[in-house]
Amino acid sequence: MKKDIKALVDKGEMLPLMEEFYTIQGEGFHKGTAAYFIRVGGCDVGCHWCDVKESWNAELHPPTDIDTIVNNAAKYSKTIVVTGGEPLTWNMDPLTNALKSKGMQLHIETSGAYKLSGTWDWICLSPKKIKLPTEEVYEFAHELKVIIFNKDDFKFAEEQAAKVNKDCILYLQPEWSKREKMIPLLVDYVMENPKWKVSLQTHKYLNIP
Ligand SMILES: C[S@@+](CC[C@H](N)C(=O)[O-])C[C@H]1O[C@@H](n2cnc3c(N)ncnc32)[C@H](O)[C@@H]1O
Ligand SMILES: Nc1nc2[nH]cc(C(=O)O)c2c(=O)[nH]1
Ligand code: SF4
Ligand SMILES: [Mg+2]
Repeated sequence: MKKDIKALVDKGEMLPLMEEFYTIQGEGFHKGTAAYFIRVGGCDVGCHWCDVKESWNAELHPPTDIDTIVNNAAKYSKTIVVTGGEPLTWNMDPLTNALKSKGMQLHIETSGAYKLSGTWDWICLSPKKIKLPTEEVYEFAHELKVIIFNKDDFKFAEEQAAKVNKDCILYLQPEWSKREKMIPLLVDYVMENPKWKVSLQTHKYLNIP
């Protein structure tokens, strides 16, 4: 990457853009709501079951200026979901300032593994054992969405639930490839521990992005 472009990416004034698409939020509290997704490349958390591994290498995604991203988004929706990759790899302040100036509702999907930046109306925190969230993000998360790949993940979910703020809504979401095995366990767990709710990746059942 050229030096001048790298400098802009480092400041968050350009971002490696993997894809943008208008769809229905499939997961968590806002599932069923139409939203424009901005998927930013770059993640070094390394979840072995990640469903967008193509996002990991930021070098493969073109550095794109914030104005281009914002003008595209504005054509589609007032509700924007910023995801990745791990969006907090980058400084989200320039992007969210520009989107906010157009009056958009801004949601983020994050592992919380890096410093919280940006201004958000909704923070979905999906913590990962291999790179835990920063202490700060627990206080600001609106929903906690823990992925259940195996039985040990219920224990991890409880540890994470103990750290979030009292208003945070708690979700367990089956890891997609293990859904047949884990959904029955997850259903029993939620009935026994009703502070939790079930989240499914409904977009995958709907065959939409
Ligand atoms: C691809 S990640 C991108 C945002 C951020 N890096 C994160 O992990 O929150 C978006 C959401 O999909 C979830 N996810 C990724 N792969 C999944 C899978 N195989 N099954 C279920 N959920 C998955 C993540 O936990 C996260 O909540
Ligand atoms: N429809 C739809 N809903 C989603 N919610 C979170 C997603 C993500 O990959 O961050 C996602 C996604 O990729 N598609
Ligand atoms: S943190 Fe998110 S994008 Fe990164 S590997 Fe894990 S699920 Fe994938
Ligand atoms: Mg997804």
